[in-house]
Amino acid sequence: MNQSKEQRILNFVLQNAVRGDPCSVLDTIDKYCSQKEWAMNVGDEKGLILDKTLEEVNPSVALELGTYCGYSAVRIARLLKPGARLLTVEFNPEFAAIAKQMIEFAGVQDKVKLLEGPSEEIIPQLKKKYEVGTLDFVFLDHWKDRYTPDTILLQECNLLKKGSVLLADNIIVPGAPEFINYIRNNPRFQCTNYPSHLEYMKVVDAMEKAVFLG
Ligand SMILES: Nc1ncnc2c1ncn2[C@@H]1O[C@H](/C=C/CNC(=O)c2cc([N+](=O)[O-])cc(O)c2O)[C@@H](O)[C@H]1O
Ligand SMILES: [Mg+2]
Repeated sequence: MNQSKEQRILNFVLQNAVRGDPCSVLDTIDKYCSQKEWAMNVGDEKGLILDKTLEEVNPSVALELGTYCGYSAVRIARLLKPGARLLTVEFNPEFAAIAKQMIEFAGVQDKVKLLEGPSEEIIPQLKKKYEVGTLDFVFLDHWKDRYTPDTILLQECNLLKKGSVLLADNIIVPGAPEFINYIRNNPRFQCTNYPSHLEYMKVVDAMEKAVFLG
């Protein structure tokens, strides 16, 4: 049975990147996905916006929704201060298995906890089962129609505090219109838009930052 694209990406990393070096893992994925097979990693251009936001927030506890192959989990984890942790949620078992290997190869496994299951089930478990108090940073990059319900769920579960930062990928492509409508019209969030381009393409995309005002 032939391999999946995600398995091919992982194999290319295992054969070409430097074990324990997160930057080489990111560069290798970007090389493969720009030259061989496109894949929905946040990529190097929007990745810089993610980096800058993380450096601003310097989170102790970060959450990612939609691990996929683990590119942004590695990208986030490489910037976390000692003792800080990333919880990343993925409900596709094949992608979760690939991401786990990607995270371990990059050497960031001590900072990352991969939670397998749907975000709508995992989010309500974060406080009790995963000992989360509140979240300093949330990266939304899963199905775009889940951005709004999961943002509401995060508030209902008291996981956001004054200053918590949400960063959402793909505001233009594939687009998250109902999320933009929700978050920009919600007085409890201060929003900033960051124009960019779709990963590995000349297509316009954007990220949206939303700071929870408490
Ligand atoms: N509720 C949930 N709980 C847990 N995991 C979940 C989930 N919903 C989706 N996922 C996982 O998150 C990833 C989906 C990403 C959707 N991105 C996209 O569809 C996407 C598409 C393009 N594009 O088409 O150009 C570009 C991009 O940057 C994109 O992120 C997949 O790994 C999927 O299994
Ligand atoms: Mg995305």
